[in-house]
Amino acid sequence: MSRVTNTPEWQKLKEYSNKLPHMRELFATDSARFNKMSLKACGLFLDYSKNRVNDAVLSALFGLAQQAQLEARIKAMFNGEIINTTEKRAVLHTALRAPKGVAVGVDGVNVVPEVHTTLDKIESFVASVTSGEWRGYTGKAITDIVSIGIGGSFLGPKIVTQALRPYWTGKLNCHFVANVDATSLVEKLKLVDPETTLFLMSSKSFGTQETLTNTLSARDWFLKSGATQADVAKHFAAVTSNVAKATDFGIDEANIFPMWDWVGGRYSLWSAIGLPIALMVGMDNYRALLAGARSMDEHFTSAPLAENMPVIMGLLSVWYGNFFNAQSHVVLTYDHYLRGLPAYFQQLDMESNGKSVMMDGETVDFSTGPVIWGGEGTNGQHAYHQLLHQGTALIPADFIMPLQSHNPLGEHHVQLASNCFGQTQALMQGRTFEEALAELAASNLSDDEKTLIARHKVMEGNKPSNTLLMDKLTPSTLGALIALYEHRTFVQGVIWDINSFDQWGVELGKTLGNDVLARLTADEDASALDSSSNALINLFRKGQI
Ligand SMILES: O=P(O)(O)OC[C@H]1O[C@](O)(CO)[C@@H](O)[C@@H]1O
Repeated sequence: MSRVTNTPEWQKLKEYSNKLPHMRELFATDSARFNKMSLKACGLFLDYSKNRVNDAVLSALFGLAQQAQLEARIKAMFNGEIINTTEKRAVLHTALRAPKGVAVGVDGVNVVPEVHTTLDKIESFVASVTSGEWRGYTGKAITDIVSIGIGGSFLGPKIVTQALRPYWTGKLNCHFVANVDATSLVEKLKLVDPETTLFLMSSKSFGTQETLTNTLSARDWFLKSGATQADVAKHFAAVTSNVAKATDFGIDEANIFPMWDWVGGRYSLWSAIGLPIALMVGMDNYRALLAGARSMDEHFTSAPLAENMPVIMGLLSVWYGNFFNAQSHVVLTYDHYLRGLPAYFQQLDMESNGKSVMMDGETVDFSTGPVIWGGEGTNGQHAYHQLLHQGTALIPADFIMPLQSHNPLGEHHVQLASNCFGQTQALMQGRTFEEALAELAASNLSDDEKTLIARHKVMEGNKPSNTLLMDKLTPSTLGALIALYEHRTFVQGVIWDINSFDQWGVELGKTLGNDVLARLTADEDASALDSSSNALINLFRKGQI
């Protein structure tokens, strides 16, 4: 057994997991359950009472956190210690939202001043572009931004820009290009005018194949439209930690925004990677987003474990993954503006905790990151909720909903809320055979038919869910919500003693992809590869099956 599983707390939790009463009983025997298992922080409200926990389980979970020295690990991260040990880097996306007066050191250098210098540079860039002061090569103001990036250099800006649609200033249109599939770029270029378009190339490494290829093609398109190489500086800007490569590419150094190696890609929307957000919602709202995340940072670093929202959510995920073998976790956003959030949390969590080796290189003897998936409610109720209710898999769910809509219209919001709350109730209480039979009593089915149908209508229930509410979806509550999930992800990584901040698993695919590319472009013989890869390459060469 590993040092993670070979602890009294772990063994205690294993014992508890087999003895817990059904949640129906837990609610029936404790009228104060909701009050005890709900809390408010940073404009968010968390109801975690519909979980398979009681006081003893929660206490053992907090014991697990103490055993893992969670509080010390939180301090180490916020203080800029080298916790990403395989890349020898600090992990300081939290420094990106630190106020000016706060000092955070990396290798003895306070990084906060440079963070704010960059924020000021972003602010003047946003003002220049949105005011019309920034002119294209034919003297026209910019109307469209095309953001080119992938992974953390794409999903954060895209999802947050989408979520904050009510806050768009209306000055610009924004388009996102990520996939190397030319369709992704070509379809966007059909929508824009080269004379009034600004391309924003976002790549921390300035070495990601998809982003480089898309940017080169965008530049070709721009030059073919009649512009010259000298005009590139007026229509291309970059966000990168590799300034030399960006200037070699032809981007004016004045239009290059820095990134730092202590910011992981999937944690980077708070850096200049978030430029598309600021361009669309304005700098005040972008700063409010940062401030919301900062409030969650302060909560995370100061609240006692038992009143700490990211800690509670992270521990509950460990509880289901490691003691009930839950292989996935679903995020259900009951708000159309938040429809992209599950995909963002998927990248955040799965690229962080999809690991199988602990910090010291020992292979884990327990499950780590679950599959994160989800979508918007109520749509999911007509797609996959059937499996959540009556499938064989245990899939813990997070329901996220603002109490007030940006678009109050008739009965819409009250119906959305009743669906959201009704789903969490149904998942928890289920439907017994007796209840199902009683529902069929008045039907004209035979007794045997009633018994059979009742069997099919039984729902086990006892399916756990968290409900996260906010008054309204604003830059501040969105910032707090995203930071909550960042820290929830970190909590799990600490319990499992894994490195949540590297991503070696994505390197092999890139390397082999480049090898296949070389064979395809050089028409090289691929027979040395496995028969499948060899045959697929040959089929691609033929262009037909
Ligand atoms: O910003 P870059 O360096 O182009 O990398 C893009 C993405 O690729 C990854 O390195 C691997 O998916 C992500 O972590 C990152 O967000």
